[in-house]
Amino acid sequence: MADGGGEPDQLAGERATAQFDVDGMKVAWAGSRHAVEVADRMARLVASDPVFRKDTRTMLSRKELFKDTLKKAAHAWKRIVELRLTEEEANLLRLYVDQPGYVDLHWGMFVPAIKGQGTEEQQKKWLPMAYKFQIIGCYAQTELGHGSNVQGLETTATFDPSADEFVMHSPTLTSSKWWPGGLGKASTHAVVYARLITEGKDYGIHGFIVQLRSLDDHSPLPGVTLGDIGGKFGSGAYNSMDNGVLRFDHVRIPRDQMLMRLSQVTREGKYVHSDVPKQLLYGTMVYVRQTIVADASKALSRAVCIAVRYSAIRKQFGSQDGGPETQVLNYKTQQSRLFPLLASAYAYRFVGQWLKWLYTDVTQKLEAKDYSTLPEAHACTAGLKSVTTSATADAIEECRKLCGGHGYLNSSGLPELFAVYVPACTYEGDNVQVARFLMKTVAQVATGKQPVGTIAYMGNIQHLMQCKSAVNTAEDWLNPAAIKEVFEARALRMAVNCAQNISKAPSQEEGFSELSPDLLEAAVAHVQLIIVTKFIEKLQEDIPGPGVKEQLQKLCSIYALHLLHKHLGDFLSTGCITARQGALANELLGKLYAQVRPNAVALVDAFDYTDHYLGSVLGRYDGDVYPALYEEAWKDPLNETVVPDGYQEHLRPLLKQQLKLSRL
Ligand SMILES: CCCCCCCC/C=C\CCCCCCCCCCCCCC(=O)SCCNC(=O)CCNC(=O)[C@H](O)C(C)(C)COP(=O)(O)OP(=O)(O)OC[C@H]1O[C@@H](n2cnc3c(N)ncnc32)[C@H](O)[C@@H]1OP(=O)(O)O
Ligand SMILES: Cc1cc2nc3c(=O)[nH]c(=O)nc-3n(C[C@H](O)[C@H](O)[C@H](O)COP(=O)(O)OP(=O)(O)OC[C@H]3O[C@@H](n4cnc5c(N)ncnc54)[C@H](O)[C@@H]3O)c2cc1C
Repeated sequence: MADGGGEPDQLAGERATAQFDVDGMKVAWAGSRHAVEVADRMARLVASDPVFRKDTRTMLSRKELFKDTLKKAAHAWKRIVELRLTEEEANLLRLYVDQPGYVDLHWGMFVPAIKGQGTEEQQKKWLPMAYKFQIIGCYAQTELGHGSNVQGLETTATFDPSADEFVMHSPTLTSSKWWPGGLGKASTHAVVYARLITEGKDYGIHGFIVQLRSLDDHSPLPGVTLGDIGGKFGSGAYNSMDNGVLRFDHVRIPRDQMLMRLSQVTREGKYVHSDVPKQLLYGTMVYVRQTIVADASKALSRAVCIAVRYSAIRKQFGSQDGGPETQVLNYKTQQSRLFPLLASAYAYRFVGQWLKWLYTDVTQKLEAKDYSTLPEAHACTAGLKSVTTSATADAIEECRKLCGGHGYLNSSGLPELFAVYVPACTYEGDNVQVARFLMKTVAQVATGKQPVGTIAYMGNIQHLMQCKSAVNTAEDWLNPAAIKEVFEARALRMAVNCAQNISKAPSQEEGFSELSPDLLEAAVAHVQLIIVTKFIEKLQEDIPGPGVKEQLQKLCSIYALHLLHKHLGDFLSTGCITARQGALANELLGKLYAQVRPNAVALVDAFDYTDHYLGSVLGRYDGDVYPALYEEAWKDPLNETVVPDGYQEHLRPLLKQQLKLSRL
């Protein structure tokens, strides 16, 4: 036992109470036995390599942090090449290095943009260089004046037929590219989104591959102004990324650097649009949004892992007669705040796995020129991205609060995790673009069209508009069909209400604008239904391992019922449930929390995170929290000297002056 009441054995005791096979749960979480093995191997590879240390990251200056990121990225690449890692392994290695940097945008957006929007010839030319890191690319879309409204971008790409070139130009201050990750200092190239102008006509936004820096000495090419946009929220965190500013002063690029899969400009300057839908211009965003949903479960599970383990260690109050105090995890309030987040981590993990499948399926269909599932993929990725990121950001902050004062220390890992995560709510858009898709579906259902995929439930309109939940006891809520029915009815009724109200407006656009808060709520209800449904569907699979499925069933019920409790107003006002049924759901939640309690630590162990990746003294696997906290404090630069710098100039004179005054 550690000095001062810390009890590392506490977690061993917690692990002994688990009622399921943790290895089986690791497989369910990771997706397969193979995925567990690869993740484990990559996590350990990173944790054992001193170059990937990150424990002093929050104490580094911006310049030191950026240099450290360059070092880590180069070292990671060296290891990837030396060990001949597969793409799956390399991506996991990138994940466990756990430091945002230019490689994220290079692999996550630059390469996918060329793959999705480049012709075969363009892919052949550019991808091999990108794959070997002979060039580094970023995704330069957002400008100082416009982010969400991509059609409002101002950068121009004017075709000059006399030279067979495009002239890239930033006509105004607000047209400066602003935010792209990797642009500020690292990238040599960018996919730049600009207004295509040819034969005097503006054809709107298109993508262009533009070289920005010399491949010899990394200096900006003539006419290109480049820099970092400045420090960002929090210490460490996203400051490792060189989000940048870029201006063009009539920079010329060859015509064949326009990404021409969707549309082309001929040698003569004719604009030709192919049969590929123009929405594919936004395809890179669909790709990256599905990775962002997968990342939500990782960030959330990290925070929950820290909060659950620490809550099992931390003791406060509980004994009137000087006996042992109570683990804070035993408090019902702690459970009711923490266990829904634990359940959400699993829910997002499974919906993320499904979304990856959906994306792969859509991509295969697109290759076969079947564009029918694109709108649904767009709606699902945009909607899930928006809902899971904002819930995860809130959840990380909640986990920080659940760790009390120590959660506020950088060494808890939670402040940095929050700061690094929170921009995910903003980048790739914070609007739930699914609302327009829902309104279209409602209109189509009215004409008798049968919707498919995640909106198939809307075809059951006759039943869902009138059904009343049959739940009569708290345990009735354990039935997935009962849960699904009320979530479907709520989502459909909210969407239909919006559609009816829009139809009363003077115009559809005015209706949309006026009702946008309601549309947002309807969209959130639809997205929550998708998450609940995908969790329920996961439980219909064969899930091996004693007790694993049972635990997941409990977590699925907790996920759905805590949403029902939180959004009770929606369920009541749409008449899907009665107040009594709402109370029964809450009653069941309390029982489920008690059942999860003995399994809580094992359920976070199943995430299989190394201490390195968690980066938290509170979330240590061995639970030896207090000595680690104590030791960590001494590493702070303030403790390098016993008497602080500044004492002679500022403290001593003050103290002496006060002493003199008191003697007067
Ligand atoms: C160390 C070495 C490692 C080696 C590793 C090797 C392997 C690595 C492998 C993988 C690594 C992966 C790494 C991933 C890391 C990811 C990190 C991410 C970091 C952060 C990135 C952040 C980047 C950005 O932020 S980029 C900028 C994003 N910008 C936005 O999101 C803008 C948001 N705005 C919108 O989305 C707009 O609403 C808009 C653009 C859609 C609006 O445009 P509009 O006005 O033209 O559109 P409408 O709303 O009118 O819609 C028209 C029409 O189009 C449909 N639509 C809209 N969007 C889409 C879409 N995306 N797809 C399909 N269809 C779309 C819409 O529904 C309308 O349809 P209609 O039928 O109604 O006409
Ligand atoms: C850390 C980080 C990394 C980024 N990386 C990149 C990158 O690599 N490449 C790149 O091109 N960009 C990048 N971005 C930019 C990012 O994509 C944009 O910030 C994002 O799309 C939001 O746009 P905005 O900043 O213009 O916000 P705004 O659109 O100005 O949003 C401000 C507010 O207005 C609201 N709003 C906007 N439009 C509407 C509407 N139609 N209806 C209702 N409300 C609305 C928003 O919801 C928000 O509340 C990054 C941003 C961040 C923070």
